[in-house]
Amino acid sequence: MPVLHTGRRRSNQNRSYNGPARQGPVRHLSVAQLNLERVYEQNRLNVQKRDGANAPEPAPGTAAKGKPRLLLMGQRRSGKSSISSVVFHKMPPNETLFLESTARIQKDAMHSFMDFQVWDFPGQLNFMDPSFDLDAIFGEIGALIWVIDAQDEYHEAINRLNSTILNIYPNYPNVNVEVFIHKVDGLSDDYKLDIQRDIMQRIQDELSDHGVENAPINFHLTSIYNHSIFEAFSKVIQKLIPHLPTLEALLNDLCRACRFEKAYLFDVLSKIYIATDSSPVDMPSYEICSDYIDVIVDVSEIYAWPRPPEYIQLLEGPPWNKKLEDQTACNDAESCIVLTDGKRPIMLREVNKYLALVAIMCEGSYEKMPSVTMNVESTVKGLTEVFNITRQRRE
Ligand SMILES: Nc1nc2c(ncn2[C@@H]2O[C@H](COP(=O)(O)OP(=O)(O)OP(=O)(O)O)[C@@H](O)[C@H]2O)c(=O)[nH]1
Repeated sequence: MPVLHTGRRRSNQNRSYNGPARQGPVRHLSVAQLNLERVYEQNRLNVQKRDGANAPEPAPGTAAKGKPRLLLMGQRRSGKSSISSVVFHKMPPNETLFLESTARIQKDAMHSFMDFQVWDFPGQLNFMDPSFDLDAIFGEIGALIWVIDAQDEYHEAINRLNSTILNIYPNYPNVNVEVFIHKVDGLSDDYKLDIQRDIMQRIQDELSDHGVENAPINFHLTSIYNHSIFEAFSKVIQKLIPHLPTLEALLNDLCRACRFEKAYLFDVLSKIYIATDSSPVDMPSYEICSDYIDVIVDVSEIYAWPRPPEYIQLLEGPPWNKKLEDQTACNDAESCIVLTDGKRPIMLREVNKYLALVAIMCEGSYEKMPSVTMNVESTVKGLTEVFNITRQRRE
């Protein structure tokens, strides 16, 4: 069960461990494709320099030409480092209380089903200062995530966000701006929505006063103390996946064939879902699927420990006389349990060393397990093919 090992969580005993280093490239291109993309990108940048507003869209999956970059920006103590630590380094949320203020830009390279970078900017940094090379910061950006502390006075944060957008928009009109209205834990639902409405209004008013209409800005209510931060990151990351529609179509077909209520394709380590079927995402189903991954990771830590060679020899010896791989029906992690409420089984199937398919089945699906297993197998095969097609051939 290789994937489940990579999902190992950081514990109080072992604070430094964060799972084995993830390796492997993400997007794999032929030389011809790479050259075509380069030519396209050069042309695009030339047009962008001459006439920013009419520049063509970046090629699909542009972000993949280098490593897409997620920039975390916002005021001091708004929660940027906490977000990055909780989502990508499995830090327990209450330990973020002890994080020190970031003094310089923190660049984190993430190796997963897709390689990307997370840049955490110190709140006090004014990157509009002429000494900063804006092209180096925003040139290969996947998304600009602006974190606003909802429990604090946020007018200054909005002013800075507006001036950032106004400064970068003429040269980089395709930058996705994602506003995380953060630390909403402890706020009432009505108050959260009021704050969101107020922030959206202020940003849109200011931008349209300066002639910027329909800037691509998305808003998310987030907190590190619940799943909302993972949900928000899922939406941000999904915009960077070039073959997302194909993944969604495969999950839709699976849900239709097996009458699943909801299916998610999860990145096991971060618990970000990189694709789901087209039925609406509801928080409880996401939470239960994501918690189920934790359960399987814990179980596999207990049982899937590396056995000593003598023990393996014993298992492969008489009366079986077979290699261990040939004795098991499936080498990938697979699991299915029935939840007491509603009797809806939930299933997990490993896709590759980074990804797992988790689905909530409908009541009574247990009787149809053979056909469910067959459909899940075909879907996993399809997903693997999609990733293989976009995978760079390792020479
Ligand atoms: N209640 C609550 N507190 C949070 C949340 N996220 C972060 N915090 C707290 O906010 C404080 C500041 O968090 P940091 O992550 O250091 O903030 P930062 O934006 O990186 O700050 P600088 O490095 O100074 O730019 C910490 O005490 C965190 O525990 C959240 O979702 N809810």
